[in-house]
Amino acid sequence: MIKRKRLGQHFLTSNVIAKSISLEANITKNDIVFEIGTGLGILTPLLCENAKKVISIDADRELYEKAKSRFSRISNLSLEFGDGFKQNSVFSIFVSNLPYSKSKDAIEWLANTPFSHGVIMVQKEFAEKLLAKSSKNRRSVSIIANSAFEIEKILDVGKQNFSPPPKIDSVVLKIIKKKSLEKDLIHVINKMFSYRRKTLQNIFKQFGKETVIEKRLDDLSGDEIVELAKEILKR
Ligand SMILES: C[S@@+](CC[C@H](N)C(=O)[O-])C[C@H]1O[C@@H](n2cnc3c(N)ncnc32)[C@H](O)[C@@H]1O
Repeated sequence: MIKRKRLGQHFLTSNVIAKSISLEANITKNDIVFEIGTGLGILTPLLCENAKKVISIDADRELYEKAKSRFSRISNLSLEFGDGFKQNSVFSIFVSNLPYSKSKDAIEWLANTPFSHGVIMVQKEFAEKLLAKSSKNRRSVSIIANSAFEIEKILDVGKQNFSPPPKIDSVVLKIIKKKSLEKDLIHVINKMFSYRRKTLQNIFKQFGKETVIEKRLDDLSGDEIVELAKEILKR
């Protein structure tokens, strides 16, 4: 039970939704697909249908072993055991029904990793942060995600489509990589948001830097915030 919670193990039970996710991923014979969280494997064989290769990893050894015996005949599937966010696999498409507690880490990791596009399932509240239009509802992860990806909402997924059901509904998002963000830049954006209520003059001071800008983060567009973060890093 503890492991289940820690690893965010709510398994998708709807084959229809799994099929939609795999179709949305637009996989071709040139693609290497990386899936974090094999789970019980509802998505994995679907991803293999059109891919050159699928690498699917789970941090739960039991699930990894089960998938190994269940999918032993799929020749373009490489199953791995471990932490997917610590892998250096090269891939073109990312697909994951993300463990919820890892959503922010996953976005930061993806923002820093080269790939073409992906389909991810996240908790509804987290999706709302990524898709937030008003600056009040933005978080640092919204700025990081929108700078790195085009984000499109694909599907609402009710909690009844999982076993065991989570407390909150989910959303499937398509993310198309626009550019990669350096880890240092991500760190500075996060730190700037920890001083969110301060003026930029004061935020710059926290980094030992100076600016004449008196606005606050909520007065700026995402692009402007990223540019200021770059300025902080530069000087
Ligand atoms: C929400 S479940 C999704 C499982 C399956 N893809 C599905 O749709 O039913 C998340 C899965 O990610 C695995 N997991 C959690 N943290 C992980 C990590 N850091 N690296 C790899 N897998 C992880 C869990 O063990 C679990 O199987």
